[in-house]
Amino acid sequence: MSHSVCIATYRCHDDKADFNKKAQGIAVGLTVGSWTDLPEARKAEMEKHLGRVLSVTVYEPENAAPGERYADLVIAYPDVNFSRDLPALLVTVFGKLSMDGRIKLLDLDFSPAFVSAFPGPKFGITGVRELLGIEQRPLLMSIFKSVIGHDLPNLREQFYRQALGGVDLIKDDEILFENPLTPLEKRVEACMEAAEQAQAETGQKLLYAVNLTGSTSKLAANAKLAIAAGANALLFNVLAYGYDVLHELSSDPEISVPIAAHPALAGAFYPSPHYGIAAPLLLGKLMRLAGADLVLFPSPYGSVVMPKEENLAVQAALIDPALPVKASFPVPSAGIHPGLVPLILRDFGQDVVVNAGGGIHGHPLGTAAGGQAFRQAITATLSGISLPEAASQPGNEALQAAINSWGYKE
Ligand SMILES: CSCCC(=O)C(=O)COP(=O)(O)O
Repeated sequence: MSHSVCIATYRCHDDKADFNKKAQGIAVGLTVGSWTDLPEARKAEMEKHLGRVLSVTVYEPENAAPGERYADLVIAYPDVNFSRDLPALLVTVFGKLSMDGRIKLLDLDFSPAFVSAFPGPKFGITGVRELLGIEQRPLLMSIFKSVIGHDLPNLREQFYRQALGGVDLIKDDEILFENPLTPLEKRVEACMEAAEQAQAETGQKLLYAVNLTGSTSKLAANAKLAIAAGANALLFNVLAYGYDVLHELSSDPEISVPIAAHPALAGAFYPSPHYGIAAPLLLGKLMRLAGADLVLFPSPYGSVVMPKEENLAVQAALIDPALPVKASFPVPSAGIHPGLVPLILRDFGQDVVVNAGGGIHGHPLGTAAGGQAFRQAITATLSGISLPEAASQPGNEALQAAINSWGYKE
């Protein structure tokens, strides 16, 4: 094919459809509108805009039960049809189509020309590691819990307790918005003060991802206010605002801190086999292209479960060397406790952020012990020691208490 194109892969479920015809209809309908009726001279002019069906693979088991028949359709869209931004690409390939029957967008392959418009994550895995001064081990992030209705001294104390546990990052709860009790700049000041106090005791650096909220037109200004107040990371609810907003923020040279993407709303897009956008694209490739340095997603182990195969595909998209931007840190989350650390490290390796809220604050010996239990579990797993064996060693009482509470899996 001579023109530069982006390629979309769809899964289409239909008990009776002629999938080749369906694919042809999409390729033409989402590009030039109609083709066979065009006069030859017009066809020559429009050819460079025409979508092309690259393949149609039909899955039609014998005696297929109703609902089982589907096909994967691969269609190329000429770059000349859309501007180099994600809203234009997404509306082209899955705008109206997302509402047209049982069809799910599985993947997008971007042309080099399209990708060249995206600097990607400013920090990525290597940059976040450099900021923290941690070369190899998995990172540990703690989530503020119970934040609404709390004042600054209370939040500061919660922060301090989390930091004392030896966590590398602390993130706001995604439901903490601008409010009179803990306004953005004051919150950052209070928490960074607590971070310094804890660092004096633990010797450990720490990133605080403060939730960047407000109307879209004020986000960049709010981010800069937070940074001026001392924020060294941001949390962002990407899907509520759109990928392009993340792209704008991450490519702003004055927003010089890592951005952690929260997956809030993702469940409205990926879980159905029939509709929406597949998780590896939604939470992997698109988040990374738009510039997320860290991406949270539901793990296969905890309370909000995403199947393991899908989870590992999200991770693969976040680190795939074929995409010429920095790799984003995978952050499998939700319902994580210290007893799950061996599974997380086995499945994700060392370039992972172990992330917990309830698994830290709910520790029977308190929040600081929650962080310590995770660190002890990480150290043990990296040394090839089982959690029960590590927990029985002197100094690892926090891990022992965590295992007594939540159990462990290996
Ligand atoms: C569904 S991924 C986002 C995880 C998250 O933000 C969170 O608050 C998880 O908290 P938990 O107490 O389950 O660790």
